[in-house]
Amino acid sequence: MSATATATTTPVAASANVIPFAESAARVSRDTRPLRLITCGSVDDGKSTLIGRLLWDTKAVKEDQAATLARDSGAQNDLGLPDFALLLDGLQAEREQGITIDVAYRYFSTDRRSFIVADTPGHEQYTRNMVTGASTADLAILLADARVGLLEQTRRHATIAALMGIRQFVLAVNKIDLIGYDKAVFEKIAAEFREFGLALGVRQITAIPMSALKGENVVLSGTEAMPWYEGPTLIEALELATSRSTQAGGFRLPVQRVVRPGESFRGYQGTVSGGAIKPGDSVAVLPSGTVANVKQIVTFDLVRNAAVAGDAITLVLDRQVDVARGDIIVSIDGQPMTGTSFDAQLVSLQPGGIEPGKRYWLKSGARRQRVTIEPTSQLDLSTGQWKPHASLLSMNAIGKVHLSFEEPAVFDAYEQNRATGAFILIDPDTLNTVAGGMVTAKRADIGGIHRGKEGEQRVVLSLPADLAEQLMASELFASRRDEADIRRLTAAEAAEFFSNAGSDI
Ligand SMILES: Nc1nc2c(ncn2[C@@H]2O[C@H](COP(=O)(O)OP(=O)(O)OP(=O)(O)O)[C@@H](O)[C@H]2O)c(=O)[nH]1
Repeated sequence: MSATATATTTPVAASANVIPFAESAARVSRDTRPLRLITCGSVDDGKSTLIGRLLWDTKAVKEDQAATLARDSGAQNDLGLPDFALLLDGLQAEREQGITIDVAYRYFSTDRRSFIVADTPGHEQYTRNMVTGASTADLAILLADARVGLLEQTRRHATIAALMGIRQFVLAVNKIDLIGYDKAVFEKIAAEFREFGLALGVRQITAIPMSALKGENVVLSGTEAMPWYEGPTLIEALELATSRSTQAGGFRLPVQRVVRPGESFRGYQGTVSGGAIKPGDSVAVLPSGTVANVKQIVTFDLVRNAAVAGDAITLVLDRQVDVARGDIIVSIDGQPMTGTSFDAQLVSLQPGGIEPGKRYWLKSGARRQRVTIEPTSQLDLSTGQWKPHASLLSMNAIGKVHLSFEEPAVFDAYEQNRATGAFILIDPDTLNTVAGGMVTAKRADIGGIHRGKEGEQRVVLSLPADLAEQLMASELFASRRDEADIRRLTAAEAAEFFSNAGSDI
């Protein structure tokens, strides 16, 4: 648990209608920060019904909505229950077309915690919305219809959620009422998903048998119908989950705007996307690597003595430095990766797919850079294995790729920072967003080895300083050390050097 969370050890007080699932859970320290979640799964698995149920049973539904629901759903289902999916109001189009068409955010809370849920559509062509919802979520509720088990679309959504950094999953085995509350079927689906989750590196999986329609094991207990199930209800699992902290890690300010209202004032505006800062702290401007100290932090009309992730600020530095929109101001300790070559994973979102070797625009925060993509493997959704793959990544494919930039780029690994680790790709011809991606690592820019001037025997390595340090320290290089000169450059200098070095590289 993060230091910012409020830890309590109060026993679970049985709030109205909620039955604690186990005494042991009562002793777990709780994270009381709001939890962001997404629901995903295939069409008709019951997502809308489940969210409707959550809102209804946690009393998030206002009286006027309740009246409308009772009127609209009148004879709509055989059990004589209201159609909870209709609670997802505002989605008139869904009711007309029979599909959910965008990401809708809902808010609900219990005595212990508040929740923000993104309802993302199940149709394959809306994977893009799923990516949007997943990028901010702490936990994914994955629905599976108990009658059909895990479908390819369910696996695809689980994979995207895992790629987007979600590490907590609830597998909601829904419509269990339609298979006579069969324990064996539930256990089979749960085991199959756990195995799939392991391949994705996800270990925190809570499988819950439920009937969203009847409200069993959602907020209210389902013990009467499923005495064999001893785990948590959905709401109990959600109350126990952890929110991710954006304040951990180094300070990051992607610069959205440079303001110069007068000669004496120059400020850099943006929203802090990681860490914290205070006046006097040393910062570096990337990709140039210029160092300065923070003189002032200004918000709207106040001068502040600190700023943390999520704050929109104007930063004033103690000296004139060259900062442009798209640069990132970072803490000196724990800097992001700077380089021209990165590994990433991406989800292709356009019918045309992603073409190897084609130049795209990559957009991350306020930065937009030219990039070429080289796919290296593609995920086989039926097995969870990566298959070597060197050609086009077609629509909805999930692939591992190399990114090559013409200018130095700055990223965190997505695991470390979702804002500075994520990007979208834009097709320069159509201006469509063709992929969403996450950076996983920097690739060594070892393209920087070249011969010195003619006649010189020694190898000159002109490398960004961090890489030069690593190389000097490595075993691999130890025996060759006196054959080479190492020049430590800033990443920008190194890139410039090599773009001028031409065919020597
Ligand atoms: N018997 C039973 N029916 C359910 C349950 N949950 C949902 N349903 C029914 O299944 C159908 C589909 O439910 P929805 O909530 O609309 O499914 P969805 O996944 O949101 O579908 P899309 O919005 O099209 O992606 C509806 O007729 C629901 O009443 C359940 O637990 N038991």
